[in-house]
Amino acid sequence: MAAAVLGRAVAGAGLRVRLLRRGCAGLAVDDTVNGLSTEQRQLRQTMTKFCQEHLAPKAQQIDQENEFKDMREFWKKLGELGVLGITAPVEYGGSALGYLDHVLVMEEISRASGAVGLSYGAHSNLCINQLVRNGNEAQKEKYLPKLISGEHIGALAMSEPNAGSDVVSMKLKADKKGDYFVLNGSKFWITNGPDADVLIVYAKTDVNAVPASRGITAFIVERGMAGFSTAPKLNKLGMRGSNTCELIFEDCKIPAANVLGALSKGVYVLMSGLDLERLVLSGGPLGLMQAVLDHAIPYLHVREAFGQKIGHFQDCAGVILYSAECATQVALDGIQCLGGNGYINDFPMGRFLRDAKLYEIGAGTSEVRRLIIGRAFNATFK
Ligand SMILES: Cc1cc2nc3c(=O)[nH]c(=O)nc-3n(C[C@H](O)[C@H](O)[C@H](O)COP(=O)(O)OP(=O)(O)OC[C@H]3O[C@@H](n4cnc5c(N)ncnc54)[C@H](O)[C@@H]3O)c2cc1C
Repeated sequence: MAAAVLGRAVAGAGLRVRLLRRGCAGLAVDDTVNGLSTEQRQLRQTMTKFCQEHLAPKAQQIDQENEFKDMREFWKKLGELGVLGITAPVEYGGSALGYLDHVLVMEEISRASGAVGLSYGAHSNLCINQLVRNGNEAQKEKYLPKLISGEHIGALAMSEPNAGSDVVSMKLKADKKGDYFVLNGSKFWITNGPDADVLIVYAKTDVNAVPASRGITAFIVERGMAGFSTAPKLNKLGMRGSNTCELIFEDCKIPAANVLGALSKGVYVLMSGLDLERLVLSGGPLGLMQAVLDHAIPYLHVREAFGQKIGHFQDCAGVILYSAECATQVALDGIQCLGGNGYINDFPMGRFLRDAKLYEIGAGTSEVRRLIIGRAFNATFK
């Protein structure tokens, strides 16, 4: 459908292919302006080239099929590039680089595919970096090398159906039984949940602790541990192909050796990790914005209307089209009000957003309306 519309919108199939190809090449980013070091500029260039060649051409298909079939092979390639364990020490196979480097990689993967960028962030920061920061020697030796090489996929689980923003009200329970903890309950919205081999999971080891945040402990869970299972992946509005699901724990036995950090002090692991998660994931929206430019700017310099390239219009763009643009924003706010539920297609918020957007395009685009309003506005000054 989208292809058919684009096909009609431009002057022919050849032109359409050219536009798509140009969009995929990725515009050059001037990192001298951004103050990056020579090594960081090289890292950006390597990642741009790699992601635009190996990932961007698959991004539409990943979104449409809600599945990244080549995820495991792609992860191994990321491992060979050294970007999965980008902040991990060299002795475990890591690259021992900093968080700015991590943001750059997050940005370039997200620029090629927002969904794969999100899965990368969950793997490299939420899982690997938390193990690096909180794991003991035995845990790091056991889990890091395969996560860093891309042989294993990682995830982190703190949210529950009734504990999202108020995450410390989590209910997943962990009871000590000899050398094991027995976990009962569930986690929800877990990125990479359907694929992960190693998961960091927060649970309550002291349900009576006051305040509630004091009774949380972090655990390392492996796929295949008895009593651990995953529900089918969620049908999300976006980030399709970055698999998200519920994790289910039914008398799941986790060895005491898999406690990550101190017992009942998991809130420190969680909160300090969240700070760094916010920092690294900020590269995601940057990459998405860059992707919009990669596709929009070449288009504006090819597509013609009224006898000239449409990129040459826009002189009168100061007046906004109030109701159409408000409708889109209100729909976005509606998604935000529902939190994670606003992001899955069981609720109507995503449909409101997609429908509202049409009114910025149909019956004259926002740009053409601006042109008309601008002409009328200028006429009063003649
Ligand atoms: C695609 C996706 C991937 C995710 N991946 C992971 C993951 O890998 N691991 C993981 O643990 N979790 C993950 N999450 C869960 C995510 O962290 C939660 O969805 C998020 O914390 C919001 O929680 P909620 O959905 O329960 O919304 P709620 O907490 O129910 O929020 C609903 C609305 O109430 C507002 N609200 C709540 N409290 C306040 C307040 N005090 N002040 C003002 N407004 C407030 C919120 O801002 C929001 O607008 C993921 C979610 C999604 C959608």
